[in-house]
Amino acid sequence: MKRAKALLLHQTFKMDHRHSERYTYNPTLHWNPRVEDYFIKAYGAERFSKISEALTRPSCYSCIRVNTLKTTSDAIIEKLLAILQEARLQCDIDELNIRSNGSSTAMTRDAKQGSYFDELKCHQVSNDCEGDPLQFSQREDVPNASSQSSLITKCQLRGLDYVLFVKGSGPHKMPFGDTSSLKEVIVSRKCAEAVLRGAKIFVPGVLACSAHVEKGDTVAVSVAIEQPNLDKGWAVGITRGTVLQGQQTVDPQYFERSGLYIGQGIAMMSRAGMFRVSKGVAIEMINRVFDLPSFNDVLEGEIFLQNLPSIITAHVLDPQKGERILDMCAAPGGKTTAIAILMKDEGEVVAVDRSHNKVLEIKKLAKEMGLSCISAFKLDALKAVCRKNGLTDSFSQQCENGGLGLAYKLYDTTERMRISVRMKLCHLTIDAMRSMIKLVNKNLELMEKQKLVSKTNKVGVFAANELPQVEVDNEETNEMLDINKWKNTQKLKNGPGRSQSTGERVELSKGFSPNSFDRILLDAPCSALGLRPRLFAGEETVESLRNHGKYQRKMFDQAIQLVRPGGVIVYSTCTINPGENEALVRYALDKYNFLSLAPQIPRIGGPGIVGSCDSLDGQSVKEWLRPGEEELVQRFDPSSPIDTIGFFIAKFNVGQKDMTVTAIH
Ligand SMILES: C[S@@+](CC[C@H](N)C(=O)[O-])C[C@H]1O[C@@H](n2cnc3c(N)ncnc32)[C@H](O)[C@@H]1O
Repeated sequence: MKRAKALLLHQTFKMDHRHSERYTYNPTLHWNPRVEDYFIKAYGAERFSKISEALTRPSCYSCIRVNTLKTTSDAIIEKLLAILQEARLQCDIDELNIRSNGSSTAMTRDAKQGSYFDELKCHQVSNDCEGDPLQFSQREDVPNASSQSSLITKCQLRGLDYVLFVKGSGPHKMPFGDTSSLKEVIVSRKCAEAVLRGAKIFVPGVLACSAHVEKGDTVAVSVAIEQPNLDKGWAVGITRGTVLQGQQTVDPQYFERSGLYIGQGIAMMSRAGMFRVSKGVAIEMINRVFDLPSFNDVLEGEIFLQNLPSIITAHVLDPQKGERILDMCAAPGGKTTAIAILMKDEGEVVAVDRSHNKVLEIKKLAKEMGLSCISAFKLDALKAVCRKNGLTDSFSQQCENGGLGLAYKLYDTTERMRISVRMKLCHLTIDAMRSMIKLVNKNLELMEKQKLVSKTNKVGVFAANELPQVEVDNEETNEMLDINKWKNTQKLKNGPGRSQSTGERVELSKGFSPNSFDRILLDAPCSALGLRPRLFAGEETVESLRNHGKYQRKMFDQAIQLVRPGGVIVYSTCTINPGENEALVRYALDKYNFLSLAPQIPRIGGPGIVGSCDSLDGQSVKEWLRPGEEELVQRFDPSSPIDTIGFFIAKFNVGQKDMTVTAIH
């Protein structure tokens, strides 16, 4: 009898416990089992478990880079505080409106205690966040922050006072009240990751909703995450439009969303509306498990939301006024613009990316920030080295203004003009120009003789701003020869060119001459396993991780050719995978004996990983760093008190290139 009573008590306790755990945010990050084993070997089980846990949370602060060419940190702090005050007032008005529209379930302000706006009211930060992003400012080499307790603080690292931290708070308990009549929505993982960073819930992000949800109803918001599947893959076991039944006995998704509640919001439309319309805000969040102010689309051109390690990367590159810098994987342009600002917009920052639309984003950002030293091009960084002579070298290597130009046309055998070339050549003396023209004309005659073309017109030399207008026979040629830039600078008589229309084109680059850059940033595409918050990591396999490594090494080989002797290469990734970080450093140092690791300033990340592991294909041993090298790289551990994304930075000094490279397999 006693035993039965004890068992009953125990079970009641377990159920209560489970019930209180149910409406929390306590996700477990799922990994591919082989990848998980590999990381446990690299980090040790305890450290990897902390990293894994940290990845599921957002940083407890937002980091803002101020465009010091346009404004000051103090001016921005004032503007941001005003914006936050206004948002708070708006929040109060919205709440009143919702209440007066008759929603009995709308949140009261009391229930929102501990929220971001309440902190703003007293201008004090919440202590909820476990990490202290400013802890590194307590170091001896850094002056102490004087205003650590205010909502927005300047970074105290020397030279980085243009970086502002806006503190958030969390994790907060959700005041769901009586959960027996709880109305709920489930959102997709991607949507939830954005919501945890401060976004709203838009219609496409909603997967499921309780029956009878009407506009103005308060709903609990949880997330659907991929689960292991029968065929050993991963799948989200929920189809869009599902009606949530709510009760344990009849709701198939009941257990799946346990511990995955990200907040509480107000429905901006009925359940029917959420699955009928294709866009718009579905849920306005009123209580978030993590409260981070979202400054998207505010103070455009004056500020840029950027992770601290990315800002540090631009500093580590240490670009100097007047230098020629290449950003090899540049979109959306966060680091490109940081570099240009450090150079006071003097010099040349060449930003390339393989994606056309992303290059447009770089151009837009550079324009918004008022930076004219940036030129952006579409280019596959794996083919970034152009070995041909200056004639085929891309326009990207020519500066915008002044200089001389040359023009010629080639016609095919049907006398249709195939190619028209107009080039602006800078930094050439008249004599150098004459010899170049001689050479081109000789080649054109040769091509005519060999009947490769039916006729050519002779090359002419013009002052760059007087180059003749040339009709271009088709868009392909137009793109091939990168002449959109000319169209922009020299208005066509026949009306606006494509670059003025909505379908804007970007310039293609055919690559750059060897040794033509002072410094190169290779912010490589990677597995991104350091990005936060992340709710699922099972998509990366050992094979995909291995492929990232191969891709990065090929890009690095291009960077080596493009940087001048005496120059600098900075390599960075946003992944925790040593196979894409320390292994790349080992490859670089072993293959190119003229490279050396350079000290980094500032250095707030931790040391790199020394040692080796079985390679991901299990057939060899992959070496990482050797003793002594670990302090020369920076590794940002997401579980460290600095509370950043997972990130890695290595800086290489480039010596005299003797080009005797060691074969690395
Ligand atoms: C890590 S993101 C770069 C972020 C950027 N540096 C910033 O700070 O804003 C990597 C970029 O590499 C680009 N990329 C991937 N493969 C590429 C290639 N072969 N050539 C050029 N860009 C590439 C992607 O389009 C993506 O924009």
